[in-house]
Amino acid sequence: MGNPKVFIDGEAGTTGLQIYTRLSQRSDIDLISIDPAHRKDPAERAKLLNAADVAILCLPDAAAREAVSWVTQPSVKLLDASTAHRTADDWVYGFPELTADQRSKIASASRVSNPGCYPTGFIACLSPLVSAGLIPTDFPVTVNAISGYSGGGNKLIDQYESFHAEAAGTESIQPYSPYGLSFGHKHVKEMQQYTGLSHTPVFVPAVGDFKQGMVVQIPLPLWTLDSPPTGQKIHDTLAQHYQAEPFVQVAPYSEPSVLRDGTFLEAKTANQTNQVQLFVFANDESQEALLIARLDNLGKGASGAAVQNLNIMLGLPESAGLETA
Ligand SMILES: NC(=O)C1=CN([C@@H]2O[C@H](COP(=O)(O)OP(=O)(O)OC[C@H]3O[C@@H](n4cnc5c(N)ncnc54)[C@H](OP(=O)(O)O)[C@@H]3O)[C@@H](O)[C@H]2O)C=CC1
Ligand SMILES: CC(=O)N[C@@H](CCC(=O)OP(=O)(O)O)C(=O)O
Repeated sequence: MGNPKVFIDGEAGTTGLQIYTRLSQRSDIDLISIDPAHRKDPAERAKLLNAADVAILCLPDAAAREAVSWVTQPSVKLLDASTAHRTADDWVYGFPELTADQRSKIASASRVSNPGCYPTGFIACLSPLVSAGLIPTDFPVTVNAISGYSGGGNKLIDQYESFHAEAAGTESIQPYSPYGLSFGHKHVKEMQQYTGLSHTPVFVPAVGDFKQGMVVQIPLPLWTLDSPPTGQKIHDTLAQHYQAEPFVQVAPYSEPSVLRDGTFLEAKTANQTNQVQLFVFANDESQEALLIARLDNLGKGASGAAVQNLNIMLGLPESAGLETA
């Protein structure tokens, strides 16, 4: 038996290209590539989708749905990086660290959805705490986050790069811009579903004037609870849950040395890795806490997670092609 064949539909996009780069260096996978002149040709894409062992969809949602409808070969497994199937019942959510049996569900699935970048940080922080009963399911959760502009794909990258060209030598670049201000961002359903919350969180994303990197912050007003957990308890619950996980790190509790100058939590420190780094800061006297996840939106937030899921789906070593910390 030869190597498994993998086709990336959307190979020229931001996520597709990063997956391609990671996989092209591997000798245990054969990549099937589309002729760039035909990259949007339905017949050519359908042919390659059905010729793969696993096809990875790195497309806008509508194009991903269409691609799925073209797969007629039952042996083809699909891994979708878009939002299209993340909350669908007949797809398995590709966050292996979610629960003890999620990895084996991914391994045996023929349809796997790759998590969103912001939801990866959010779910990593909150899901174990809700499962352990430390945060009640009806807690009114808010989440503030900032992403590098590559989170918006090629269009936002081009937009920021033209801002940079126009603004050269002036002060006119906007460093921090909240968006999604009409609510109902495409990620909130996914955030709710995989944490078990009874309501969607209030999600305030922002884009920053840096290409890559992401920080997801969840403030917890613990004084609203009858028996608030201590910061240490929150930390230890997360540390225990992720103890054996190579791609989720829980930083030491309220540790200033993880901050620049003991003060600033930087957004880009996890870049070029498949790591999501979790931080717990708390004050037991005032009964408030802050959970923070830091990740590379294009790493564990997209292409790194896709390679990790692909490895699991193909029965290859999970860390193949990925650096562990
Ligand atoms: N960027 C990020 O941080 C993350 C992105 N994702 C998800 O990954 C998916 C891809 O996003 P991203 O890589 O950022 O976006 P990009 O816009 O950078 O890439 C999308 C690619 O798909 C191509 N494409 C669009 N429509 C079709 C079509 N009908 N047939 C074939 N190719 C098509 C685009 O070509 P063209 O540009 O010519 O239209 C482009 O090359 C999205 O669903 C996004 O939600 C997931 C996690 C994080
Ligand atoms: C900065 C920016 O625009 N970010 C995108 C999120 C990235 C993305 O496309 O979402 P997935 O991670 O689910 O694929 C947004 O808010 O729509």
